[in-house]
Amino acid sequence: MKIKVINKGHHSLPEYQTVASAGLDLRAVLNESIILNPLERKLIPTGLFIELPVGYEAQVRPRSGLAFKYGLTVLNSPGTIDADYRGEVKVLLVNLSNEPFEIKDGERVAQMVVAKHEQVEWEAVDELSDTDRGAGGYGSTGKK
Ligand SMILES: O=c1ccn([C@H]2C[C@H](O)[C@@H](COP(=O)(O)OP(=O)(O)OP(=O)(O)O)O2)c(=O)[nH]1
Ligand SMILES: [Mg+2]
Repeated sequence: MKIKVINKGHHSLPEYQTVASAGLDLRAVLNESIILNPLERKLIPTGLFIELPVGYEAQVRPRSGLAFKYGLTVLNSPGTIDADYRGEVKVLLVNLSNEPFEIKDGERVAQMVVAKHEQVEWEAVDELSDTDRGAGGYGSTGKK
């Protein structure tokens, strides 16, 4: 898969941290640290530009450790990187804790999962097929 990296001095290609990891960790590429105050959101540059094959997407997801320890998450999770996007991959972080959080250059702020996806063609109809569930949702099957 093609990838262009700017600010190469900062870090290498995104990596899987273990042999069977689904996510590639994304690092912040910053000239100076960013402070995220409580409830503040900021777009964090990664220095990465990717060229996904048609039929693939990349999902930008939070890291659970940052979410659990610091309330830091990806606001639009999962962020969607389209196969025809040629801009920089950015991470929309939000701080849901009561404390300011400092993001330093090179820190792993999120992870990216590359996945195959379908594109559908619609067939417009007046009636859909019957199912047991029907229109039930939002807890219709009960709690336990
Ligand atoms: O977390 C994200 C989400 C999106 N993008 C880039 C890649 C994606 O292909 C493009 C558009 O994203 P999306 O479709 O989610 O945003 P939109 O608000 O619908 O913008 P657009 O009108 O450009 O599609 O922005 C990122 O870099 N990071
Ligand atoms: Mg869009």
